[in-house]
Amino acid sequence: MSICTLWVVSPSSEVLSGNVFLEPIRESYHFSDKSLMYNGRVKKSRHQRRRSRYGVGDLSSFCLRESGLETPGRRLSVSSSIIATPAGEMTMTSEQKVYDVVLKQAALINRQLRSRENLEVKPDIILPGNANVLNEAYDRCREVCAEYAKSFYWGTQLMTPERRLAIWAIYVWCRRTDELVDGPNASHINPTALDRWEARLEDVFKGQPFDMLDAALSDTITKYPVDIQPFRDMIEGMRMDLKKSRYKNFDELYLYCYYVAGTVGLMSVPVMGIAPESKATTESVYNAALSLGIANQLTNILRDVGEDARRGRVYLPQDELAQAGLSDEDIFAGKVTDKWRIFMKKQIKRARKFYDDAEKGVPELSSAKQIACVGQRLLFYRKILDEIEANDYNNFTKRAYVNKAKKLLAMPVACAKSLSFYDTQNMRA
Ligand SMILES: CC(C)=CCC/C(C)=C/CC/C(C)=C/CC/C(C)=C/[C@@H]1[C@@H](COP(=O)(O)OP(=O)(O)O)[C@]1(C)CC/C=C(\C)CC/C=C(\C)CCC=C(C)C
Repeated sequence: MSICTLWVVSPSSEVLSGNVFLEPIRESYHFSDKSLMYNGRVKKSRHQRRRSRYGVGDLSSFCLRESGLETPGRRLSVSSSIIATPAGEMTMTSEQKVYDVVLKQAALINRQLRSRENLEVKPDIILPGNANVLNEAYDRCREVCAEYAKSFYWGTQLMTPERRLAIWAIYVWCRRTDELVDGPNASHINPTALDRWEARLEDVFKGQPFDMLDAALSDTITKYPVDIQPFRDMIEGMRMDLKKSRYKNFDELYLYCYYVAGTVGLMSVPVMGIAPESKATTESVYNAALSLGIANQLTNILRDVGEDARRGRVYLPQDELAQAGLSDEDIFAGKVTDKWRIFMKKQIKRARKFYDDAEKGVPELSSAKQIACVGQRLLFYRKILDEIEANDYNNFTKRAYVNKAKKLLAMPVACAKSLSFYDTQNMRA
């Protein structure tokens, strides 16, 4: 069995102690000496087990304000709106706030993404001391993916080699970020540590990576028009997680889902690329990617209700629980009742809506390979919802998962679906 090491922040390491944190990359090649090492599998992170949001159209309708980015007639309707607080102040819903990020991301890369030259491989960043360090850095990222996210790793084998490297580098950064609040050192992580991690992120984007894994990301951002905002937002999600274990309503949960998972979609699109012949607006593709992240996160939340409850956490909208005649106590009691089934059906329906939204964007990706990779992720993850139903909504003591046999059986469907996505794209071209 391959032994893979995933560096995470230990109490004594750089994120928690400013001076070590600022060490230059050359010294940090040996990061594993002073960092915590894991052999074998890491426990499932908390972030892989929570979150949610409404599908487009579920909230009161809202006409997207003029952004100048939309193709006439293809404007996306954003379901959330400006709402009034009890004090009568007008405030933006989370969905609108997030959609503003989507528009900004789309505007930033609109030109680059569609122009071939910008996606061509640019010179690698030059690192002091060791010309081969980048190869090694990407190889470490590959190892981490292969070890910690097996089916995702196999999915990335469907991508082009350059894009695969970039996705691995992004994956590793996300995983390390997640580990800060979910790993064995989570109890030592405080907002200051997250501020340091963010400062380190800024350095990565300035081309001053701290260690090899960061170096892979620094290199990736020289090759693809990846913006820093979704990365910052993911760290914001970790901050939120430090202070919050209840979500008043779906609006709050939606923001959390965006931070910890929707951001992944926004980070991935610039690497995956949009087909030059795609007629879809860039923001609609970003929106689909965001939806996939949110759908995945919702699925994790629904799958892990029992596990989260045992840690005192409830990632379900409190107002919807109350409407269903349920409360935290019912979650802690962990009994599958009719009220629970009705509540769960509604939550699953919402999650599926996000998958539907995500599916619309898949054919717009740059090639059959990218489409196949995302198509596989979408199908496998969506199947977890079917498993929750098959377990009669017992997500208190049963963990819904799609076993290898089912994944293998679903493979031809995933491929056929991806091909049909691809055909749609070609027919349009
Ligand atoms: C090709 C592809 C799927 C790329 C995404 C790769 C990537 C950067 C993944 C990062 C995952 C990660 C470690 C995030 C940290 C926060 C977190 C833990 C979020 C949850 C992920 C759990 O995934 P995982 O597979 O590790 O979980 P399980 O082992 O199954 O429990 C999240 C649920 C977020 C995942 C979100 C995505 C994968 C979004 C993917 C969106 C795209 C690739 C965009 C696709 C484009 C269109 C147009 C639809």
